[in-house]
Amino acid sequence: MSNQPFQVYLRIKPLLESSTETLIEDLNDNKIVIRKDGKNSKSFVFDKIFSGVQNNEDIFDQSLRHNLDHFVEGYNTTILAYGITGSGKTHTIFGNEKDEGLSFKCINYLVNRMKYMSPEANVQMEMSFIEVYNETIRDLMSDQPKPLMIMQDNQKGSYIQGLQAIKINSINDVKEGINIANQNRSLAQTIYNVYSSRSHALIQFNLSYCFEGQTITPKLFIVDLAGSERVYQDQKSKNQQEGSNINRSLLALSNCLTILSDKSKKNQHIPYRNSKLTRLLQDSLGGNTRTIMISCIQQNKCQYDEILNTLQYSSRATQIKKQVQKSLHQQISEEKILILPNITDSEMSTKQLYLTKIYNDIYSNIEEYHEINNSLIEIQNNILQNQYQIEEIYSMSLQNNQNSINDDQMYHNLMIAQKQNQELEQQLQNALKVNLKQKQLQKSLLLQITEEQQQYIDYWELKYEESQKEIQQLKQVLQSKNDDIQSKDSQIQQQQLFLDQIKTKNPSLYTTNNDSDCSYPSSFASSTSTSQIKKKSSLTHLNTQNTLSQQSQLFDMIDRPRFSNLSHIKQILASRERSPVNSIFRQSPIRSPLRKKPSIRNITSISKVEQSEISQISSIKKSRLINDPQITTINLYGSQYINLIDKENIS
Ligand SMILES: Nc1ncnc2c1ncn2[C@@H]1O[C@H](COP(=O)(O)OP(=O)(O)OP(=O)(O)O)[C@@H](O)[C@H]1O
Repeated sequence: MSNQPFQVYLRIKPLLESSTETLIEDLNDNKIVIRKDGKNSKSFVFDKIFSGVQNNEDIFDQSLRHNLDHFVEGYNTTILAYGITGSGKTHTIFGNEKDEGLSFKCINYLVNRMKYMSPEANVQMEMSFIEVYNETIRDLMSDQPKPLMIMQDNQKGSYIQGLQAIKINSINDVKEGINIANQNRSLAQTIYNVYSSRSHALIQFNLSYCFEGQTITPKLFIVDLAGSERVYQDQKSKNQQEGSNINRSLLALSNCLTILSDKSKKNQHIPYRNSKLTRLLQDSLGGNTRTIMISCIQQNKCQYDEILNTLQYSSRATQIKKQVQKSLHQQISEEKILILPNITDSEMSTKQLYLTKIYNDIYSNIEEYHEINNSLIEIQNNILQNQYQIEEIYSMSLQNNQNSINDDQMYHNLMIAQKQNQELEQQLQNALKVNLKQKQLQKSLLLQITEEQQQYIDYWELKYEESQKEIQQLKQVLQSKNDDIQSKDSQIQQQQLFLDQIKTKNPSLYTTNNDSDCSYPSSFASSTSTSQIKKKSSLTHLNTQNTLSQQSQLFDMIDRPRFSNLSHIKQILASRERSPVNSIFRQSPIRSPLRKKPSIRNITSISKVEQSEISQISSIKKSRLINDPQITTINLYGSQYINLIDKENIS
């Protein structure tokens, strides 16, 4: 027992003549193998296969009963009988005196279920019966079967305008309704020369009840389809396929089934609107409906090709996958409410969905518009035909002027034809009104979409402006940084120049010409902080007896970024060998330039040469240097080293 939303069952008609040969090679509960002489065996799998021995009761029990329980819970349900002429579709749906058909069994079951529902549920069930023939929908419950149109409504969804429905309280109401429909069907057949194998019969049951504050409104369609062999015939002859309306519906149905069942065509448009039948069954095939397809086949070898076609189509339908939800009355209105908040990135996907929905709405409206136009042409043709009929009757009545009985009959026919003409004209007027409404709706939808797109454009324009501003600001920052770099470069050049000048004037103050530290005065060498550099350089300059203005100028220059950037100095000197002196005195890892010239910086030379220099330092500096210098010496590798440590900077 399958519980899938799309179930396909196979019913095999028993061989009624014992002389005929069966094409079934193998058969079990859900697999059938058929074979024709000279051809390979072909096997097909279905949800369940009913062989010739099982009757309608068995089929109802095993394929429909559980689905009807779902229907009562609120799921739209459609039962389709599919197959070639004479395969047993009508027998399955309507049955006979000995074997009651599935439609009666379903209603019987539902009516019994209704009895057990509480009065508060306010259960109501209605039944309609329509026929689709040659792309015309006729209401078989009406005394005067006339063409009807499918309309679209925001609240109701798609519906058949002017379709009559009878209330059902008992199974007798159903039997009576179906009798009326069958009588009207046979009347229509005589008038329009329809054969059952070329028309589709659809019974629609609308159930409605209240449950937990919600109105549940599921629909049940029971469909006896026209003989499917027409499809294959039409497919064989392309001219016929395009031009003929004999069974455009079935061709459209098989096209829809093909797309729905093909995973690779998942996003492809499904042409439900290509026929009245597929439009009516749109929800049953791909939409929010549980669908039970009962494919009927004969088993005569002589019908191999047609049976094979039915099996292929039906087994393809087993591939249809869909999800269904309960049919609540509020669902339609909820779907319509789509608010447009301000656009943000995270909401883009919602926007895309909304746009897709609008496009789909427009698409379906355009299709509907064409459909209404086709209906208009159809009605106009009917009016014309009636006009001819009236003229014909009138000319005949003139010819048979003498015959009063004929006259009366002719007059009567004339009146009927005129009345029909008037009704058709009325329908034409209505259709024109609907057409106009559709046009207006399309226009408003197009305006809506333009508005939506404008919002997107505005949003991105705003974003663009903001980005432009940001770029501008960044450019300005970049420019100022470049200017800064340029000014610092020029300062460095000036410093370099100035230091070169000093170096040229006082070469003795610099440790060595080969050392890359030559640009620094010797007393800088073991200092790492800017202030140390500053102070020691001042000492050096005092030693060279420069003027005070020159000293201050030098202070200014040395205080410039090149020297203030400690990491820059470290970077230049990092690769150098770590001075043992510095290691010991825990100073910066700068190799002391003194090492290169131990003779200049040994303790003896300090006492002799530098002592006199120190004596020339201004009184403040002097006191600081004399009273509070820390002069430390160390003997390493046979040389005396001196290191001047300024306490202020060490702390
Ligand atoms: N399972 C069955 N057991 C016995 N008789 C059957 C069975 N199926 C069909 N028949 C008989 O076969 C004949 C043709 O069946 P039916 O009218 O149901 O075919 P159909 O597919 O509806 O054809 P059409 O498309 O012309 O309406 C009928 O006389 C019917 O009683």
